[in-house]
Amino acid sequence: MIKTETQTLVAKGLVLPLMEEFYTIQGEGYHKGTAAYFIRVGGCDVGCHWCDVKESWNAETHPPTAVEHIVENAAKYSDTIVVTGGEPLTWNMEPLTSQLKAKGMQTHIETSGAYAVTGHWDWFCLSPKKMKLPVEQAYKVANELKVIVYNHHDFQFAEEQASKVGKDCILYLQPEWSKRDKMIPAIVDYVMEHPKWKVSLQTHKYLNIP
Ligand SMILES: C[S@@+](CC[C@H](N)C(=O)[O-])C[C@H]1O[C@@H](n2cnc3c(N)ncnc32)[C@H](O)[C@@H]1O
Ligand SMILES: Nc1nc2[nH]cc(C(=O)O)c2c(=O)[nH]1
Ligand code: SF4
Ligand SMILES: [Mg+2]
Repeated sequence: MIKTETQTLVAKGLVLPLMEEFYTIQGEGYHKGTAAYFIRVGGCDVGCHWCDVKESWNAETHPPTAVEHIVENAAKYSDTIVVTGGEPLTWNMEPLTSQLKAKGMQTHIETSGAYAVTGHWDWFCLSPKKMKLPVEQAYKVANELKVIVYNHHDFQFAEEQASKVGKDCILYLQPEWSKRDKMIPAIVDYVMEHPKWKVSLQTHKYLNIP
């Protein structure tokens, strides 16, 4: 059990359960190929059965960490920061992103959009999940929509989600990793027939980097 004082700081977003941080290449979506420092915040109760980072789900297993320390450290590596998780919008992202912006950093988020949008984002990647759909604000602010394709029904889900984002939002279909051999050919055909979509692959997994 986390003690009360820490819980108060977590509620304000001044302390976050930090799972890991690493400097790597953004593997997915619009910024694929760009060096970035990743901050992975623990805690998620969306429950995707194919989630590739289930160790993130239980916030209690990740050390409560002051955002000043996170920011001070991140600044040493890159001026592009990707905040991911877990589900980062489980927490109040205002203090973390304000402090990153104060140091002149570009703030990117990877989110399911399932909770209230907090924080200041230069790039908002929305990856909606059927089990807990995004809040309305998440559709409004999304710069890219990245739908994971696990089976054929996901193309229909992708179209439903695309009808909710703004007109400048860039649309991606990304194969679920364990189903990639089966779904990549289907995604290729779909994108050629519906060219408003683009393909996104988890290129970091092919490059053998984090
Ligand atoms: C681990 S999630 C963390 C951020 C947030 N909870 C979310 O789902 O957007 C980061 C990205 O990885 C994607 N992802 C997770 N598991 C995946 C898998 N098995 N195959 C392909 N993409 C996956 C998610 O959809 C999301 O775009
Ligand atoms: N290289 C790399 N790129 C990524 N893009 C989104 C990721 C994530 O887990 O949020 C991720 C990740 O885990 N590694
Ligand atoms: S929302 Fe993101 S972190 Fe949570 S279970 Fe789904 S893929 Fe994993
Ligand atoms: Mg990942």
